[in-house]
Amino acid sequence: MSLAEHIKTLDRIFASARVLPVISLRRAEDALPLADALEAGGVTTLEITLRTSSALGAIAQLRRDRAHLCVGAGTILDGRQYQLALDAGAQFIVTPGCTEELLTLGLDSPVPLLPGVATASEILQGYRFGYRRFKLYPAEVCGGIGALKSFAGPFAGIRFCPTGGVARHKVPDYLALDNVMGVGGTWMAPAELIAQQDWAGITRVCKESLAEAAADLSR
Ligand SMILES: O=C(O)C(=O)C[C@H](O)[C@H](O)COP(=O)(O)O
Repeated sequence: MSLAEHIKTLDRIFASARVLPVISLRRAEDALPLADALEAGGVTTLEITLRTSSALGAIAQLRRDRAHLCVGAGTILDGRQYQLALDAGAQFIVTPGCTEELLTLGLDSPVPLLPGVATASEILQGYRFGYRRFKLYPAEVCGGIGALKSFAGPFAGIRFCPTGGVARHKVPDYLALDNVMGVGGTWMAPAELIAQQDWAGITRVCKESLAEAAADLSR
């Protein structure tokens, strides 16, 4: 698939998922109930980070047993993890930063890569390869809303998914920016609620977050 097709796919994903839950899953058995809780809250796209040993199995299980969901893999650090995520069935790949290795793999990838950037120079590194969609990471630390407003000048046509340290109450302000396609974060599936298997609590947080995001769109 070409980068142009990847951009279209990412735009389609984020058009229907303005908020992207970033999930760190400790227990493999939590994958299905967590996904069901997210879905009951209106979330059908999620990113599972390869920070835990359960991640790849969870991606594979969700692709098999919840095939209607859109499941991406996050915290991909190198080519080996990229391939493992593809083998597990990940439908998009997210990286916290960009290296030549990852950017090259994304060119010839069956699913889109959303490379992480934190600076103008990193955006240009990806731009040279043809990338036009990026994760801004760690969003709050690298300038947040102010940085995104500044990037809108020189980088017309480039859109971001800010992630990292974004507090829930700030999400509508991020979504109000034209160069923000979506916002990612752990707030919709907080580690404490997963640890307590508080699935109803996660459903409630998702419903509230989606309502806040939708209210922003109608502003
Ligand atoms: O390493 C990666 O590729 C990641 O996926 C990092 C996560 O996107 C952020 O850590 C989000 O977490 P919060 O800051 O709790 O919302």
